[in-house]
Parts: sequence; structure tokens; C-alpha cells
Amino acid sequence: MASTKKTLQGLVAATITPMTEQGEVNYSLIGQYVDYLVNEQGVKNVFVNGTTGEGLSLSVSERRQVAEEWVMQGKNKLDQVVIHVGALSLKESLELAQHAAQIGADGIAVIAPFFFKPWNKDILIDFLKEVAAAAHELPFYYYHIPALTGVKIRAEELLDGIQHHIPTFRGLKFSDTDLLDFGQCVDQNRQRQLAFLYGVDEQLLSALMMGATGAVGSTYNYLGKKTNQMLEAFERKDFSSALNHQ
Ligand SMILES: CC(=O)N[C@@H]([C@@H](O)[C@H](O)[C@H](O)CO)[C@@H](O)CC(=O)C(=O)O
Repeated sequence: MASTKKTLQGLVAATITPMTEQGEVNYSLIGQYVDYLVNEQGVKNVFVNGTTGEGLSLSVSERRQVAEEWVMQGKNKLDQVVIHVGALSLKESLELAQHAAQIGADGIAVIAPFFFKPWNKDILIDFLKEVAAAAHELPFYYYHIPALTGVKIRAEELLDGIQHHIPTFRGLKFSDTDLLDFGQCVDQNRQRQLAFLYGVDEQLLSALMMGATGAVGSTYNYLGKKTNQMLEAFERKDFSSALNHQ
């Protein structure tokens, strides 16, 4: 059973992976990083080992250790730690998903495989559902980033009936400028209490208009406070002020 934890919403920082000058992961900075996000930026959710964190350029062992450090350092400080476990190898994805569950992460996310690409929705779902099942106690998010994966299957098409195949499906991280596709995803899944997390920070305000429930992005590492002001302005329908913050 996927955790009944509250829906992922608000700002989620797509974390960078701190490195030493010698090119090794600097795990020792992650504790300070957590405090900085919470205290200086007002951001209490993180998306680890994604694009910004260069997860796909790290070894599996580094990815595991980075994930462990975020979960451990974020305990009682962060609301949610979501680990990106996408990989070209299904086996690696399964390993990372199981590991995320073991260490007590709050969710996993997966991008489409991007070298041997799924050429239709069913093939993509077959990949995603195996990974989701490897961490069946965790909420599962699909990470849609077609400009980088080259997988152009529309998110709206993918979401149609997805919970039938992936009962732990809890939402979408949508890193694309196609707001028609995004809006259709929101519109067609209104009853399902899913998270619709937008990933093009520069046009978040437009995505909020289309029904985004939150955002995952790199800029929330340093513009979290400012973007939270935009979310607050949007919430109170002060669109002119929201636009100023965008
Ligand atoms: C292509 C890319 O890196 N997009 C970023 C955005 O936050 C992006 O950096 C921002 O909109 C600035 O261009 C995120 O969508 C990626 C992300 O959330 C991640 O690191 O997984």
C-alpha cells in the first residue's frame, strides 16, 4: 500500500549534488543544505537525484548514498524527500526504488528511459509499473521531461487509466512548456487528488492558472522565498502581485 502521507504540494527544490573540488560527492554538506532550504528559503520538500542533481551522471552507489543522506538529514526538518530513481537500466531503477523504500523516503519519481525509448504508452507503462511495484509502499510520480528524454508521449495520454496499472501513482512532475497538455492532465483527473507539480519555473504562474498544485525546480534552491510569495499572492487572488514575483 502506498503511504497515506499528505499530497505533495507547494514548492519542491530539485536539489543539486554538492561535489568536492576533486569531483567526489560531498555528502557532508547535505545537512547544512537542509537547514538552508528550510530556514532561508522556506522550502520543505526536496526532489533528489533528478536533472538538477545530475542523478543520471552518478553511479548507483553514489545515488544510494545521496538519497540516504537527504532522508537522514531531513528527518524532522523536511516534509517530504522524493527520490528520482529513473535509469536506462530497469534493474538499476528497481534497485534504487527498493532502496528508497528501505531508507524511508516519502516517494519515488521516474523519467522515461531515453536511449532505447518506449514508442508508445503501453511500453512506457510496462517500465514504470515494474519500478513502482518495487517500492509499493511509496507514492509514485511520473517525471515528464520530453525535451531531455526525447519521449514525446503526451502526459495526458499516459495518465489515462494509469492508476489501474500503477495503484501507487500519486502525481506528475511536468517539466514541459505544453500547457495545453498540462491543463488537460489536471482537468481529466480532478476527482483523483493527484499532485500536479510544474517544472518550468519561469512560467509557474501560468501553470498555477491551469491548476498546478505545486512546483519542482532548480530555482527554488535560491528563489524559494520569493516564489512562496508568488504562491501566497496567487492564493489570495492578487494576480498583479503574483505577476510581479514571477
Ligand atoms: C531542464 C531543467 O533542468 N529543468 C528544471 C527547471 O527547474 C529549470 O532549471 C528552471 O525552469 C530554470 O530554467 C527542472 O524542471 C528539473 C528538475 O526539477 C529536476 O532537477 O529534476
